[in-house]
Amino acid sequence: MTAPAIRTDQLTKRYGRLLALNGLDLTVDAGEVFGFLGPNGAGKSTTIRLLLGLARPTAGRARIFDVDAGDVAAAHRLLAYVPADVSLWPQLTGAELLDLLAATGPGVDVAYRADLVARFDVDLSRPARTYSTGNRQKVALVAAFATRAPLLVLDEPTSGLDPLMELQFRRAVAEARDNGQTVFLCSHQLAEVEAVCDRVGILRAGRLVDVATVPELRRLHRSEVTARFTGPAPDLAGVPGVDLLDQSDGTLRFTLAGPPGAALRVLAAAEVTALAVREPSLEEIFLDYYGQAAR
Ligand SMILES: Nc1ncnc2c1ncn2[C@@H]1O[C@H](COP(=O)(O)OP(=O)(O)OP(=O)(O)O)[C@@H](O)[C@H]1O
Repeated sequence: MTAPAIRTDQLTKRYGRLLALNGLDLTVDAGEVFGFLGPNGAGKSTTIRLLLGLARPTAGRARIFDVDAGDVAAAHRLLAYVPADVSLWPQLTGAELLDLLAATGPGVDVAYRADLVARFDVDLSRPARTYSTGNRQKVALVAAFATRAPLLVLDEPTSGLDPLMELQFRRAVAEARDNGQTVFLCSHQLAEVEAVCDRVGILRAGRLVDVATVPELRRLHRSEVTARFTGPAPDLAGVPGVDLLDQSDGTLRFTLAGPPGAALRVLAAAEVTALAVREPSLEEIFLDYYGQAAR
């Protein structure tokens, strides 16, 4: 069996009195696209720094395909990384940068890289000092996706990209997955995570609060139900999991958490003419978690 792309055991990082990461147990399987989410200060960057060997754990350990993350020379042969804030050598042109990054990384597919340069519309002739934030990000993305590194670690990689480039990003992630590469994606762009990730992990205050597929997360959270009816309104007061949003002439809107049986029995007893159930978006699920954090 292939080793997991990432495995952390009780990974912990303290900064003085602050517990930035608290006993993280996380497994990312080889070949999956994993979204790593959480509000500001949750510990995402700290986790990435530990995975990259840029910081040492206070306790616990992190492994990249069974290589200790602290063994930087070995681990970095297995991964490519795109930071949230891309810095490039200002005097080098795009073409020189891609060659330099290719020489330091785990090997590059040059034909695929040329394809990515065209798709991400990178002007290779200009020096990096003239690049905008989005252009710097595009160079770093092209360099990472063009590698055959089994693991791609992407920290907020699309914050500076316009919607067309965002689509190119999603396509490149899908191609990486088709190639058998693993993608660890840290992002606040929840629609992006929803579109590309197989599973997501949610971090809050240094602790992992959930790991699930997006459909699983949806099932655990509130759906919004709209029922149209004739005759007397169905009486949902006191039905477990139901929160009434509003009720007007012939229409009832409520949210539903947990098993729907009890609510459906009440609706079945009324003259319901139409029923629509909307599952929550990842964004709504998140606001639920963030809301709980604030309470
Ligand atoms: N070098 C450091 N020294 C002291 N505290 C730190 C250091 N780095 C991070 N922290 C603290 O650790 C906690 C976790 O920070 P981290 O940067 O990992 O969060 P994050 O989830 O990446 O947040 P964001 O979404 O804002 O990037 C925060 O409270 C932060 O202030």
